Amino acid sequence: MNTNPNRTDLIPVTILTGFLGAGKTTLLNRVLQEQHGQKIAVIENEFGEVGIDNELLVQDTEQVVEMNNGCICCTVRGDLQRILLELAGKRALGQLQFERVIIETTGLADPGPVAQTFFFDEDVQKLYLLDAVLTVVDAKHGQQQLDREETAQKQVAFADRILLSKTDLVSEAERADLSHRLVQMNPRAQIQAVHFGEAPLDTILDIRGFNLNARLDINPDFLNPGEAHDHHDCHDAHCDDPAHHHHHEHGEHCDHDHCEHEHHHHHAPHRHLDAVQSFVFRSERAFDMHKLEETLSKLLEAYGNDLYRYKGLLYIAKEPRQVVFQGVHMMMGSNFGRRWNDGEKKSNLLVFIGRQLPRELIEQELERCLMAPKR
Ligand SMILES: Nc1nc2c(ncn2[C@@H]2O[C@H](COP(=O)(O)OP(=O)(O)OP(=O)(O)O)[C@@H](O)[C@H]2O)c(=O)[nH]1
Repeated sequence: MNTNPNRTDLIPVTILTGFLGAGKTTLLNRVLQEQHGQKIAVIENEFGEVGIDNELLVQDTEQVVEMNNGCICCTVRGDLQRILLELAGKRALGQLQFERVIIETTGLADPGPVAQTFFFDEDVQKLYLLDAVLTVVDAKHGQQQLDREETAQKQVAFADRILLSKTDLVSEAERADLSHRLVQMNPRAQIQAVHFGEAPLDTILDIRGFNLNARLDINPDFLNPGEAHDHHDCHDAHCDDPAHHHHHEHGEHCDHDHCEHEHHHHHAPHRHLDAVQSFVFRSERAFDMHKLEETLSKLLEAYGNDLYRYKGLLYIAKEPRQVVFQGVHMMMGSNFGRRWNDGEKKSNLLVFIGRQLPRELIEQELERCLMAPKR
């Protein structure tokens, strides 16, 4: 096993994780746009889950896009190990240039299986070094996510560094409370605030923080391939493989005296991931903007708590531009996208991810906001 962090010929890899809507993409976009002189290959890891982004972007094939600062972004569906080997192969042939890799996992992903890839596959080990797992935690919604979602807990437990987003939306006291909880859950990881993804590169790259021993404390099955390998599809809301659900990391580090209080205070009883569902709403009829706004705010009021993430590309009546909207719980925002092209088939695509959402009701409510069909 290659765990020697001093090997310099290996390509460093950073895993960027964090619950739905935490701010991973915001951070990555900054990294990809900044002129930092480093060539970074980003792998957007969709791994066949209920990905919001792949629904929205509807990509059938893998894409490699080059940014103006030389970074490349590669959206993949499927096997991480294969992609890593392909990228390294192209790099060796001089077809692609990059010095490091960042993997962005989707919000419902347990980072464990992604990290495991760097220890199971001999070919991957010869080429890559896992630098660190970075976990973005939403200062506004983090407490609630940690109360309710084991995946959010795992993401924190796995972190080598925790990046606290959206601190602008909370009070100093709320922020301190959350930080305190995070330290209890994972005393190893340093916590650092990132405002809209602003993080100096040297605080997120080359941390050399991934320490196998710490990982083994968290999860003794980490190195047992039979048990825990190949879970790339297990973010699936309906996954019922018990192997994916049996760890309760948040208690692992709690040998602190004051810890009982913490747990009593914050940790609601566990509920399993199988209640997380997603659905897509599509229509080729335009929305009436006014009705839609009213309906969405009503729906958010009623179900915002259970709505973890929603995004949409909207076709609005009498509006020549696309409208992109997205939100996390009750915080929604929208902006104009590109103009619809002449002759382009206009349509609406909305994706909702949440817990026990009243899908039919939401669909009916949205239907009511559509313009009457053209005759
Ligand atoms: N107020 C505030 N909003 C933020 C901050 N960082 C990100 N956001 C907003 O949070 C929302 C979600 O951010 P994303 O970067 O898309 O989150 P993500 O983790 O990539 O989300 P998914 O992968 O789609 O689940 C967006 O509307 C961002 O503009 C921040 O520091 N402050």
